[in-house]
Amino acid sequence: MANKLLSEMGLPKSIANIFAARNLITAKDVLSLTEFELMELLDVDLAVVASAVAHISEITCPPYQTALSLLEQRVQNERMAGHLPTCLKGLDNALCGGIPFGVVTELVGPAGIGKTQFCLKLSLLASLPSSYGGLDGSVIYIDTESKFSSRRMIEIGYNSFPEAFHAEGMAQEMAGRILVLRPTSLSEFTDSLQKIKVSLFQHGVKLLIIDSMAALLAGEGVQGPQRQHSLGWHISFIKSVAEFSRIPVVVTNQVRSQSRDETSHYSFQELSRVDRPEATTNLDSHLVAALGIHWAHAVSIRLVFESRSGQRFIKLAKSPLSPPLAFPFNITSSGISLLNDDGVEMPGPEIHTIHCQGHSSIINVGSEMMH
Ligand SMILES: Nc1ncnc2c1ncn2[C@@H]1O[C@H](COP(=O)(O)OP(=O)(O)OP(=O)(O)O)[C@@H](O)[C@H]1O
Repeated sequence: MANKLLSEMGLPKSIANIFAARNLITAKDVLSLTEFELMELLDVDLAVVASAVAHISEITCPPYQTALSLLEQRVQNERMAGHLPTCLKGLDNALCGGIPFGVVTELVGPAGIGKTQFCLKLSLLASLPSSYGGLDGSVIYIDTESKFSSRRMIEIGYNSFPEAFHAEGMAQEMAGRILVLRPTSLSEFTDSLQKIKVSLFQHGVKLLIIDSMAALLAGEGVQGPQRQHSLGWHISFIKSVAEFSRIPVVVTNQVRSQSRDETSHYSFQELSRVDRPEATTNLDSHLVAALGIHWAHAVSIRLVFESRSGQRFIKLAKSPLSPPLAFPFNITSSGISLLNDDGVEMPGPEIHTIHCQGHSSIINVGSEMMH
């Protein structure tokens, strides 16, 4: 502020020229002198000096704020730090409105359980015009496994929001707002992330989805804890993008089988039957979230997707506010829908375990993954 140039302050030309002639260039040069010193140096009378100093001070000092304007700003920030409703009533109630802005939400579960279906619906909701209850924004969808299907997304759109989708050109307009990136390696993913901070503002992005993180490392040939270590920068960056841009960031994560004696080892791939002969009968008996402890702590909300005796559930496994509830769901042409909105309260460690379809055995993502 003090280094602001006098020449850019809109002072009357006569006094601006005198300042320049006496080599007074910045606000600091003038405000460091007393009015008397300025009168002497500039050879002008007190009224001219006082008026110039008042003008320079006003421009240089940050404007004051009233208590009322601070209060209004706070209300505005809270509104902006809101939620993206999932349109699944029970889940939205439990999450106090939906997927929160400004934090990372993780969807974790076995392959084929419905994480991508959930992400497609969220993408639609973020891009839907506000008159239909959406956020009227763009979406950046980082699709690391080439699972994103625009055809499926449009199908969900037509069935979930028929009014909006039958409006002429709406389907095309919404599909045009969803920017799909398909990095094929960790370094391409790193590049995409670095470009995102700029794109967020250029494109009015209201939702960032990464589906999935773990898949990127699977092909890198890095082993065990090293894999998690090489993701350290990405994890911090993704968290900072959420905080800085105040948008919801949703990341999917698979669970994989793992033997009981290796609970500290987070693997991205199933151990082969040749490597672990005992796993042949117990292949999916012990699964862990693939990205490890550092990741677990970066996540504010975790939704566990699981299947028990053929019934799928979404479990609210981690949330600063919400009760530990499990919601049975199915997937139809209109995407994910809950079978009841009340959910089943699940106190204790059961909320953190992930049951696998067709398997009676369970996995436990561990107490360190809980909060
Ligand atoms: N048009 C549809 N109608 C009904 N169900 C569908 C439809 N399309 C997909 N599904 C369901 O969605 C499931 C796939 O879900 P999804 O692709 O979201 O899995 P995922 O959890 O993302 O798996 P991965 O970790 O492998 O990416 C299918 O098994 C099927 O049950």
